[in-house]
Amino acid sequence: MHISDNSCCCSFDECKRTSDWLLSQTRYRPKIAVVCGSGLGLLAEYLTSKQAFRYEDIPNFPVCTVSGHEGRLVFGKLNDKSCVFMQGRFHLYEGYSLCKVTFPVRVFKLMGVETIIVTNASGGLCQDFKVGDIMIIKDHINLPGFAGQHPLCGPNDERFGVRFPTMSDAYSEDLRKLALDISSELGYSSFVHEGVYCMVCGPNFETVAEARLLHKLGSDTVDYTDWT
Ligand SMILES: O=P(O)(O)O[C@@H]1C[C@H](O)[C@@H](CO)O1
Ligand code: HPA
Repeated sequence: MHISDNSCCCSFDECKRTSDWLLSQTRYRPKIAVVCGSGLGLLAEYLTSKQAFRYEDIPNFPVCTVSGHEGRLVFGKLNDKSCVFMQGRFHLYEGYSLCKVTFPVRVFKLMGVETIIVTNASGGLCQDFKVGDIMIIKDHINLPGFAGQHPLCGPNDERFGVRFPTMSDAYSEDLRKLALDISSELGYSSFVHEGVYCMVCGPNFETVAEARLLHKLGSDTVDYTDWT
């Protein structure tokens, strides 16, 4: 079968249009992006000299439909480093295609971002975790990906990356170590862990049997997101 439909909403040209628009509107050239999960938008308040854009004002950008996701892209400085924060993300269960869900990540790449920090409010599966604990993701299980729901399905544009990306080191070992070292210095080790994150589609929370299964498969947390 020859797939000729290349009209994906996150084609290189579409992403470039959004990236060029943002670069024309801000003097910031961030190398670091932070995606704020549910209820975590306040993280962006740590930025100084902020410049914010509402998602609905950014060409091609999806809009947030879930509470706890404000829907703003905030540029600014953190310890003198230019950063961009997403105050709100997009989920498959909102009805967005995975192409749209991951659209901001492609835009960030075209803007020059090199490091992305994703945060989310996920469900704990590991018996040792307590509500409110923090888990640093060391690896993930992309469950919908096993069933063909994968953001990299479709024609591959090498300008974004290779057709068959390696995933054995998806989460930077250096950054994970840094996060754990700083947690230890701050005396936070009792509630900061490392673990495996499992993506599911949502929007229902898992049944008890599903949660048990995901834990047996090796997941420590479960959530509906971290495609972004
Ligand atoms: O965006 P995140 O992953 O933080 O949001 C999670 C998933 C659902 O949107 C919501 C459910 O509580 O939190
Ligand atoms: N399951 C999936 N996603 C979630 C959960 C959960 O228990 N809690 C927050 N996001």
